[in-house]
Amino acid sequence: MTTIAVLGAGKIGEALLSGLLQGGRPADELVFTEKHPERSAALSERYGVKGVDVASAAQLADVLVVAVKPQDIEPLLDELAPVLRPGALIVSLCAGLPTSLYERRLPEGTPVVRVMPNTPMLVGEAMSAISAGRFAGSGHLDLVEELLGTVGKVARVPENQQDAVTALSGSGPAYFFFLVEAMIDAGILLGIPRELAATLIIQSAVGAAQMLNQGDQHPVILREAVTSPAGTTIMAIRELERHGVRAALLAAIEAARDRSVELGQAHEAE
Ligand SMILES: NC(=O)C1=CN([C@@H]2O[C@H](COP(=O)(O)OP(=O)(O)OC[C@H]3O[C@@H](n4cnc5c(N)ncnc54)[C@H](OP(=O)(O)O)[C@@H]3O)[C@@H](O)[C@H]2O)C=CC1
Ligand SMILES: O=C(O)[C@@H]1CCC=N1
Repeated sequence: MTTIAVLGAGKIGEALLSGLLQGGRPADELVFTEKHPERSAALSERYGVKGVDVASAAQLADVLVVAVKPQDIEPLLDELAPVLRPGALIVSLCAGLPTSLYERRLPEGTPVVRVMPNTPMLVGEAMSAISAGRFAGSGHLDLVEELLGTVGKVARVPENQQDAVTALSGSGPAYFFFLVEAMIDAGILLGIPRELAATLIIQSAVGAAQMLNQGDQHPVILREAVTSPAGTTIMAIRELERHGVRAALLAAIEAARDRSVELGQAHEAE
């Protein structure tokens, strides 16, 4: 039995708890820590999982999943360092934070695996990228891969790619939600009732995602199949290109990557 503690049960911490439970992990193998007693009580009631303090989590758990905002990491590490059990595995979900930060601040030899997941974990469709720190071996990576494999897909990446991964798949769902939101607004502009516009667009997104997921045809081929000569789609594509949507995406994802690097650098001197 591997006990897992989620430190910081916010959006992604809750998604992980919920996903692991849906994936069949028993509630008594999970605990979480949360700053606010009301939220802690609500989560315990919703999931049947115990809320504990950091010292108890460190005593109980074999795997401690850090899911606080990168800006909140320092006080958590101060609290964790004196109570961490030798051999406990740290799994960091925090954007930007390198494994070396944990290795510097926690007892010598603490194994750390850095992970960039995303919120579709809530529906068992996460994309998680994992990287081993200095003291994490292949057994630790196997354990994390198995754990996250119950809530979606897992890829092993070198740690120096994690900032780019964060910009692509960590933040990625937000770009799709943004696009869907804008397309529903376009429906409103064209006089379609909001509920119908939402159904039309969301089902188009689901269908397109399933076609992409089959993986046998490149996105360009799939788009070309929708784009008839002198038809409607090419008129829209011309407008997307004229407004620089492709360039905007490249710049946006590069900015997200830069922010991830910056979040890590904020802790370099500490
Ligand atoms: N949201 C996402 O899509 C993704 C997020 N991540 C990463 O996951 C981490 C969490 O993000 P997200 O879930 O969005 O953020 P949230 O703010 O929703 O969750 C963090 C939670 O941790 C609590 N917290 C802060 N400090 C402590 C502490 N010392 N002990 C216990 N709980 C604490 C916060 O309480 P309070 O609000 O009171 O401060 C909050 O409830 C971040 O590092 C982010 O980079 C990674 C991939 C995707
Ligand atoms: O916006 C953020 O910083 C976090 C990391 C990836 C997704 N959400």
